[in-house]
Amino acid sequence: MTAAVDLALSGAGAAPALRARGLRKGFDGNLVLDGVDFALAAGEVHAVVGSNGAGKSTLVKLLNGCHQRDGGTLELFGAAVNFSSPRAAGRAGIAMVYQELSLIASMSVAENLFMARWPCSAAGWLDEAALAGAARRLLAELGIALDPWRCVAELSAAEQQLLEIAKAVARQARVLILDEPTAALSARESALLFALLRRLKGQGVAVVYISHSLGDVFAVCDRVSVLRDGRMASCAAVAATSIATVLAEMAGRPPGAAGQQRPQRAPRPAAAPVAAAAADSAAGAAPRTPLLELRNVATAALADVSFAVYPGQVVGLAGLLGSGRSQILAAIFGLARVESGQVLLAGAPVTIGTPRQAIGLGIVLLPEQRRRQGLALELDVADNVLMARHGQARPWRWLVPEQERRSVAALARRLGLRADGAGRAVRYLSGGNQQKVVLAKCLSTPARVMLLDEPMAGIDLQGKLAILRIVDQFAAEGNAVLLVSSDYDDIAGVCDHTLLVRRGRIAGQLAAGQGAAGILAALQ
Ligand SMILES: Nc1ncnc2c1ncn2[C@@H]1O[C@H](COP(=O)(O)OP(=O)(O)OP(=O)(O)O)[C@@H](O)[C@H]1O
Repeated sequence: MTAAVDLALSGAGAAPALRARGLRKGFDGNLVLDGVDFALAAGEVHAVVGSNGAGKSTLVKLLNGCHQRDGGTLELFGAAVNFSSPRAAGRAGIAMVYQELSLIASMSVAENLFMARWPCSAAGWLDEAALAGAARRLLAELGIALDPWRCVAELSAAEQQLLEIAKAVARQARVLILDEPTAALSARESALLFALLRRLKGQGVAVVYISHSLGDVFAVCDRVSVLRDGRMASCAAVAATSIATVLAEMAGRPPGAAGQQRPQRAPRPAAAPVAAAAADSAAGAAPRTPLLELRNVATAALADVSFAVYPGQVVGLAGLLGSGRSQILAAIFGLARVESGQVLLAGAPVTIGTPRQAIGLGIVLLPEQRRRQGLALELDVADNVLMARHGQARPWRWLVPEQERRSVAALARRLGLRADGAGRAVRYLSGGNQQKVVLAKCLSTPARVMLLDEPMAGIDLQGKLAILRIVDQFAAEGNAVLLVSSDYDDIAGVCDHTLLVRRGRIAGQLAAGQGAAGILAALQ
């Protein structure tokens, strides 16, 4: 870190809100953080970036008392501190907002804001007027437009994220640690979060911002620290660096080196069904059948959903949170009951009542909640991946375990999966690497239809580029992909066309080439 940057942001003479020096942490003899320095000024939003497994979560877990450090020092506003637990750090004013939020869905906004510290009347009853008043004041101060009595279950993911941050502020947090706060938010929803962060900065709150989205980092952060292999590779003011420089520092390569560019979409057959049919009949071939087709499908959350995906196509599903995008995948994968309408595979109607049936028919789903839904945490990478493959009733494959293990290793390399130490339980992998294991499971089955729900969330740039290439290649082999993503750049970059989903219905379709801006405009 340069002294000039450090001083300019801290204010001459003022102690930083948080300062770590020489932090060291290892697990089972494996050094994960090695002499890390980090300083956070009051009123600063400071990004911590790095590839999957670089040590970001471990660093912030040392800052908030979740892990105990093996070496180094920590100061809060100039005073040496040691936190034995996140609760102890919370009492000192450090709050961490995880991706899995901690709100109670059945309670109101106000009740969640002041959880277990509700104002009571002299008789010991909840003082609802005082609670609502305090909630209104705090929300107004933070510029959050939420009714204090709305039930949390009704809030969008973005509103829940804002509420979670407001809850930390209500507990007098002076240091906020945010873990991938925009991972599930669209660009419009992220803008609400950025507005809140700017307001908090103005109030002197210091924010640590972990993210894989450098666009977000450059939109809202003051400084960016890059962790690489457990060491602090650089720290710079955002205004004095560039995305290319940060990417190069993350990878430990010179700026502009190969392997950091978004892949170009390879030309695929049949971008549009009509064109395909015309081309087929002109060539004298029988008209081709969609690999996946939905005809007037209705479920508890969907109405009259119809579309077709042809072999070789990647089709995007874009919509705001709660629009029903994931519900469409759920209906196809047997997670939601199809009440009327038809699902057809290669032209034949199918009834899919369970995920097992879907997998048996060659459909695979990468779920949004993949850490919870997709992994056997005590097994290693190879066992997790092979388990998915042998669910396919192909027992002869057991005869070549060594070959299989090699193929898993090749898949892991393709995804840039870092699982240091063979035979390690996936429980101990970083979040992004766990997600790559779930994707490897999907890819190792002989599926022809791949349903992907937010596959890039929590994945570093190299992993993201690898996924885009894999999706492209999977489609080019004559398979079909449905892609749900809140990152419209990803959708625009890899999809042949995009279906717009609104209130459980298909509200329109956009041809390729509209770009992220086109998708956003169509959704508004
Ligand atoms: N409890 C643990 N036991 C053993 N190893 C661990 C543990 N927690 C983390 N690690 C290891 O520490 C390294 C850094 O992991 P960490 O989660 O800090 O990375 P990260 O930068 O946050 O990654 P991601 O972007 O994927 O979330 C990884 O190799 C991980 O496997």
